[in-house]
Amino acid sequence: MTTLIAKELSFAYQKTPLFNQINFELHSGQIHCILGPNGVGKSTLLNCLAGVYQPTHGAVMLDDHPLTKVTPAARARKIAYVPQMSSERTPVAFSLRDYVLLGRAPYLGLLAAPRQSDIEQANKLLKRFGLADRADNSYSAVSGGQQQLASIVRALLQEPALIIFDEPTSALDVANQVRVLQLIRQLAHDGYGIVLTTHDPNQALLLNDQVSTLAQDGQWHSGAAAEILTSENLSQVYQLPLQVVELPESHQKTCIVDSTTFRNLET
Ligand SMILES: Nc1ncnc2c1ncn2[C@@H]1O[C@H](COP(=O)(O)OP(=O)(O)OP(=O)(O)O)[C@@H](O)[C@H]1O
Repeated sequence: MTTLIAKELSFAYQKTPLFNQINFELHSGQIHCILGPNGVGKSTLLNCLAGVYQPTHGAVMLDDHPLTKVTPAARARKIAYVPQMSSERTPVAFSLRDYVLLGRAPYLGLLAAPRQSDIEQANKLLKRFGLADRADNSYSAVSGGQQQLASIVRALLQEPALIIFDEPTSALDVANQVRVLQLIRQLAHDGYGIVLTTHDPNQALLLNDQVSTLAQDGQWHSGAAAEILTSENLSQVYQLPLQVVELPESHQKTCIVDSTTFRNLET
C-alpha cells in the first residue's frame, strides 16, 4: 500500500497565492480526479504532488516520508508523472519505442541500455495502445494523440505505485478517451493509485471515485464523487449553470448545460 498525502499545501509563483492550505490524499487502488477552471492551478498542484515544485507552505508525504527527502531514483520507482501535452511540437530525436523506454531509466544503471525484456515489455504495451506500427517512427513525427498515448506507455513502463496524469485525454478522440479511462479504472483495480486532472466532469462521474474541485476563489472541496459532483458545486466552480442529471435506465449521472440555459447564456 502506497500513500501520497499533502498537508496544508500552499503555492505562489510570485506573491499572489495560487492555492492555500490544500489537503489531499491518494492511496493505492484509488482514482482521484481534480477539476477546476483554466488557470486555477491544477497543473501546479500536480507538480507539487510529483515533487517537481516546492510548495510555499505545507508538505507532501510519500508513505510517511517527506517527498523532499526521497531520492529522485526512489521517487521515480514510486511515482510516474505524465505531464500535460504541449501544443508545441518540440523536436525529440527518439523513435517512439526509445521514447517509451525512457520509462525504464529508474531501473537501469547510468548509461546502461534497456534489456531485451524491457524492449519486449515496451513492444507489448505499444501494441496494446495501437502504436506498434509507429514504434520505429520518430516521436516528433507522430500525432499529438499518439504522443499522449506514448507518454502513458512510458509511465506504465516505469512500474510505479502511483501515476499522476495531467489531462491524459486532452488530445484524444472520444474512443481513445474511453480507452484511457478504462485503462485508468483497470490500473486502479490492479492496485495503482491514480490522480488525474480533467476538464470534463463526466469523466469524473464515470470513474466515480475520489474527486477534488479547485475554484477560482481558491475554494477546495474534496471527497467522494457523489458528494462533490453536484449541480451546485460544479456550477459554483465553473461559474456556469450546470446540471448533474441521472440517465433513466443506467442511472449513470451526467453533467449538462440544458438547451434553455445555453440559449440564454450571455457571452
Ligand atoms: N512557471 C510559471 N510562472 C509564473 N506563473 C505561472 C507559471 N506556470 C503557471 N503559471 C500561472 O499559474 C496559474 C495556474 O497555472 P496552472 O497551469 O497550474 O493552471 P491549470 O489549472 O492547470 O490550467 P489549465 O486548466 O488551463 O491547464 C496560471 O495563471 C498560470 O499563468
